[in-house]
Amino acid sequence: MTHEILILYGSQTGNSESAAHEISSLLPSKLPPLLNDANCDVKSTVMTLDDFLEMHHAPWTPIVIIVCSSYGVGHAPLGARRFREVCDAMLERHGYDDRSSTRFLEGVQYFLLGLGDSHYTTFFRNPTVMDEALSACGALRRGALGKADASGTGEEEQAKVIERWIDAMWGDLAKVVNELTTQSEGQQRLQRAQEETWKLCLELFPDWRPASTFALSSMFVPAIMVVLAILYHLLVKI
Ligand SMILES: Cc1cc2nc3c(=O)[nH]c(=O)nc-3n(C[C@H](O)[C@H](O)[C@H](O)COP(=O)(O)O)c2cc1C
Repeated sequence: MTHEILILYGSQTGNSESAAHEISSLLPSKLPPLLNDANCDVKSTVMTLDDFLEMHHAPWTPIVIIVCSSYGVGHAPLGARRFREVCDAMLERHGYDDRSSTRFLEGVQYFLLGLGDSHYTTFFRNPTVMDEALSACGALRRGALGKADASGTGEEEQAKVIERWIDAMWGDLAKVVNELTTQSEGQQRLQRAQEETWKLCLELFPDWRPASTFALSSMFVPAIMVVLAILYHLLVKI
């Protein structure tokens, strides 16, 4: 069995991005020895949070690792702006509402490593909003919320906090992967999570298209070209 794990990041100056790639490069050596099933294979894909939303066909996975900083005045950094808009909308509509219909992200489990700088009054605002929005909609955070402060010193230096968080994550991640192998209803829940998120994207972003439309439109141009080529061929023969 192969487990796909998405590693998603938003990063203005590259710190979160390099942490995301580090997690991905360590994954094949760190995770398999901790899994119950020796034949279990793990694969990861790294992309920005916005690419995940905008590459509508990106496959959803039950485990997501998110690494993201704060930028501007508690805003999202590059690669996470649309994702943050989706999070704001989730909180506005579903925050603190416990009805099961609003918990459409049930079945999604996430790890979150946030980066920020405590010199800012809006310290850690963006990762906090993401964490609150995802859990308000039913996603389950696993492991500790990573809080890597660019102004941290000594043992709290940002790079050290990032390394410690990554080191501590493998055990929790293995636990989640081991649990998943015994669950079967996961696929249905993931599909619902994806569909409801797409509905939100359609409302929020006028240029956004769901996967089927995207696939159709991307097939439309080549199909027209093939028809034109056949017509041209026929006309030349006449
Ligand atoms: C212009 C600017 C604005 C920032 N705004 C915030 C902020 O509002 N809150 C916060 O916690 N950190 C803020 N930071 C700090 C960054 O989040 C921190 O430097 C982080 O390590 C950057 O990670 P990245 O390279 O992945 O974007 C800001 C940094 C800069 C340069």
